[in-house]
Amino acid sequence: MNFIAQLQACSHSRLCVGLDPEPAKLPGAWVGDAGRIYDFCCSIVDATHDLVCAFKPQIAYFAAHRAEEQLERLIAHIHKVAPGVPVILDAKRGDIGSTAEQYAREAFERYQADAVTLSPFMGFDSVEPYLRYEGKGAILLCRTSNKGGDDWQMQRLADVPGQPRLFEHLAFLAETQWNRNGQLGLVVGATYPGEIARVRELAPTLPLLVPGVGAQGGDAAAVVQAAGRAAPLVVNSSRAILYASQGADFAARARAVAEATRAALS
Ligand SMILES: O=c1ccn([C@@H]2O[C@H](COP(=O)(O)O)[C@@H](O)[C@H]2O)c(=O)[nH]1
Repeated sequence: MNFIAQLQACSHSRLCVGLDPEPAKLPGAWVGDAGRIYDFCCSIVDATHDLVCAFKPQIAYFAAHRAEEQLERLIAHIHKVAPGVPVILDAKRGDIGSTAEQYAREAFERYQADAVTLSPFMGFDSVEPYLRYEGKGAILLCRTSNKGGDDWQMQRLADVPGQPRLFEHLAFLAETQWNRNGQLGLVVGATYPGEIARVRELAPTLPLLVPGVGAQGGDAAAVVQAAGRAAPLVVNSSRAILYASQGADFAARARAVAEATRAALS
């Protein structure tokens, strides 16, 4: 099943568990041991996979610790234990076409991800190579959850009719001429529910990946209200779930937080 169909088929949850493993925060005897990243993430996956609509490993947490091979095995594990649950590789890639071809190959062939996050800053020809992978998703940063997103994303484009803000223009392009094969989605931070509603107006059919509930303080109910229920909504929480406990009960506590977050998003 392709990425968008997988999301559309998920009626029981809007929760995406983010897999951002930091060796210093691993539980018990695993603390500080980058060789245990796979074991830790698999424990979280096994404890939560029936509660989620997606998993989102952030590649930096693996690459920084020379754990890319553990990431490959982790994604294979997710596909095995939760075959209907898509994996969104959070890589935020963005480069010229020839390099983008290699990044796309990395995401979809090496890691076997179902979707990848991209920075659209370099324009459509930096996105297009990912769209050659039939059925795979490409999720573009639109209105990010951090304060610094204001520096670019809230600026108005004087040369475009109506002088939209940059994030608004990107949402329009992604809904229309850029979405050639129906593979695009958008990232909009939970910390900006007003902008989630605006993106939903401009891009009513696109899946939204919404990071920022949990550790960043975004309000789950406000996110659901702003996004509406028509198109897929994938709300990510990473640290609040992963590090609910550093004790022997870490997987059970992660599950409890995931259950509460899923309920808040229903
Ligand atoms: O605008 C964005 C885009 C991506 N992220 C990523 O989501 C998670 C959030 O982690 P929490 O621990 O739940 O805060 C992380 O991987 C970020 O790189 C984002 O936060 N905001």
